[in-house]
Amino acid sequence: MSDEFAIKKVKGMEIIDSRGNRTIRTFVTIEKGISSFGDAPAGASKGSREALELRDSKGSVKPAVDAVNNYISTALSGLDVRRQREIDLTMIKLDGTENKSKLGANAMISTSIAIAKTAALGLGMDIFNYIGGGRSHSIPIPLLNILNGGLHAGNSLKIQEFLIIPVNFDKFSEALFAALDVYKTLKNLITERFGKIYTALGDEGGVAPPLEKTEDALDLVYTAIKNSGYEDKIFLGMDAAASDFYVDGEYEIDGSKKSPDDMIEYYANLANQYPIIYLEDPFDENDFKRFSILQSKLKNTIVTGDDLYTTNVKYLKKGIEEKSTKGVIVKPNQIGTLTETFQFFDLARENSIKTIISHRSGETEDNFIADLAVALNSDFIKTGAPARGERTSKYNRLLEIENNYCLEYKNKL
Ligand SMILES: O=C(O)[C@@H](CO)OP(=O)(O)O
Ligand SMILES: [Mg+2]
Repeated sequence: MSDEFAIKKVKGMEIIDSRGNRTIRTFVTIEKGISSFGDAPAGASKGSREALELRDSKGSVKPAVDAVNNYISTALSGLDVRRQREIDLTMIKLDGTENKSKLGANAMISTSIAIAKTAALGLGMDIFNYIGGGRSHSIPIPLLNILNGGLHAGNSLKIQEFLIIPVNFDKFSEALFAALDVYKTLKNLITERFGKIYTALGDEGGVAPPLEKTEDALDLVYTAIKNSGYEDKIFLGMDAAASDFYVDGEYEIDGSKKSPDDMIEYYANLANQYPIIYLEDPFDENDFKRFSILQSKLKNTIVTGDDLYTTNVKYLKKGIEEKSTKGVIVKPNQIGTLTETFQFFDLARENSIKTIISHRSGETEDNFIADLAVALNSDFIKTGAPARGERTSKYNRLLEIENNYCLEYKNKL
């Protein structure tokens, strides 16, 4: 009976992602004849401490595909697919490096996800149910990136993401559909102000109008929220991805150079003018201290670390000691296995830190992170604008889960 769940085959192949780059999809097949896959997403504004993806100089991920087909497949052959932890630890040992540079984090995370999905399918369970069991009871609040800047867009905005956060709703579907209204209102505002040509989209499906100053972008998004009638229900957030505009000890933003201390005032001033309840990576990824100064100053804002922690417990421990942030981004491909992702998530939870399961700017239509977020009762999920297939696949999966199960949608602030 248990042989049915033994891994028969692990096979990688190249596919394409939402930015038109190559990435890896890995299939796992068990003796029972059941098979599923996992895809590796890819970032543009990566943290320097992220686990390494294997890619050659021409952009091909064949080295990762080779790692799956030549090494991972042999090591995992015959193991019980339901033993996620044992399988992940086997891959970690086989890799043997600090940053997954031998097998590649892309080879490993696509395999790790495929293992979980195949096990769930083999057991006839929903993926979130398989991972979370009876403990899963809530749908995460989405952080929707509806206006793009930084490395994800062709405009001059330095802040990478302008997020809307539909907090005060009784159901996920109501929250999401309200966010759609705001997204459409924003597009109309841009058409009126700049002309239709400027409703072209950035990498995550948000609009990317020809703005230069942070305040102008916040103003536009806040106007869209107000014009849609959701001022008391939908709030604002930003992912600065500040390492990307930190040059020689200064931040180059809004046409001027600001010192790290100037930036504290800069954000405090914005939070005074707008209802900013979420602020990700406001400083360079090495400046744990200023994260904590800003967090203690902005009582009503969840300051969050993404590049700061790169889903790695080692750096989260430092952040906890220094009280750097009230929130953490959780990206499975930053660390390379689901088991390590769970460890990171648990450490955050034990310390009452808000969790945000997140996509990457380069995505595929794999909607695994929607199930992952529900499985773990994550507080939030960040998965782009409510448009374009690679983002809607996650939102649609969450709608499906809400429709089929009795899960709650709660204000997690
Ligand atoms: O900075 C981020 O949070 C992510 C996703 O939005 O961007 P990237 O995948 O390019 O690192
Ligand atoms: Mg980020």
